Amino acid sequence: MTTATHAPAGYADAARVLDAVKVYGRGDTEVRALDGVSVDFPAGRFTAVMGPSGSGKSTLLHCAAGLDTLTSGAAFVGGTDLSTLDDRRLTLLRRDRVGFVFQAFNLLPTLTVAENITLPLDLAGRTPDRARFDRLVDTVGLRDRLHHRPGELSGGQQQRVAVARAFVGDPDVVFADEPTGNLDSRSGEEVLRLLGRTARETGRTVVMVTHDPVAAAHADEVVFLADGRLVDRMAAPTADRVLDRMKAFETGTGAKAVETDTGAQAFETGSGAKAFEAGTGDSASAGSEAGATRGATT
Ligand SMILES: Nc1ncnc2c1ncn2[C@@H]1O[C@H](COP(=O)(O)OP(=O)(O)OP(=O)(O)O)[C@@H](O)[C@H]1O
Repeated sequence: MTTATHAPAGYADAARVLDAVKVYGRGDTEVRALDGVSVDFPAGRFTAVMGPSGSGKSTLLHCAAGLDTLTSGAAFVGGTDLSTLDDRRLTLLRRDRVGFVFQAFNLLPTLTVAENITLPLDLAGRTPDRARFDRLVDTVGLRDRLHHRPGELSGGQQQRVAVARAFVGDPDVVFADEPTGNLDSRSGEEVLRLLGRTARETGRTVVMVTHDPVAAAHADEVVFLADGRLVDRMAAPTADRVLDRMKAFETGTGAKAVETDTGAQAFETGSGAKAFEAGTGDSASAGSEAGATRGATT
């Protein structure tokens, strides 16, 4: 196992899954999305999850983050076995110990940039640490946009707000599902650098699902899934090496992977939005109320 650089609460892994099995549907329509995956996400590291379309990447991320439950096996955030938590405690864990960045930025349009960033803390009734907030705002380069609303920002700027929001509560782990999927390559590159830099500067852990070898090359390590199984890990990845590894998958399943790609994108957008609701849990409506209140006072 890899040695952790920043272990939360004495655990070397910020998150991990053990013998994870996830089965969707039954009988003829049964899909085994995860087929016995064990993988650790070391604390303080940036890990990318790659694999062909349909290999189980998003399912792994959602189950590891407590957005979905496993059919069997276990998922841990730090030392907490998620299966031991009831819905309320799971919602609290997601709110207090996990950050999320999705392909769709999921910002609240009525809130300013500053309010969107501090939303998870506001919902938790926590006061933002001013110095930490300031550091994050400077890291993501949004100081001159703090009083703007998301609709006044570019896609890249909106995703930078989402990155700041994910880190503001000092979570054990930030899960990112295709965070650059809606961005042009330049904005995507900025967001990836930012994810890596923020993870390093805050000592936090990032787990990112991506289709893109260039994106994966920003991570400290890449884990590869195929057919719901962990098939490889690559430390210090480069885009070329990741691409070569992916080509090996395509040799076996190339046509199928290309064919299913568009449908999978549509699926992902839907699950991203659902996951965000689940991520904020009962707080989504509170968020709207907060927005309405603030909107009235600004
Ligand atoms: N809610 C669901 N109901 C039924 N099947 C599902 C559901 N979610 C995912 N699946 C199936 O589980 C398998 C793994 O899906 P998943 O989205 O995790 O793969 P992925 O590697 O993230 O794919 P992509 O790269 O195309 O986004 C796929 O066959 C998918 O169709």
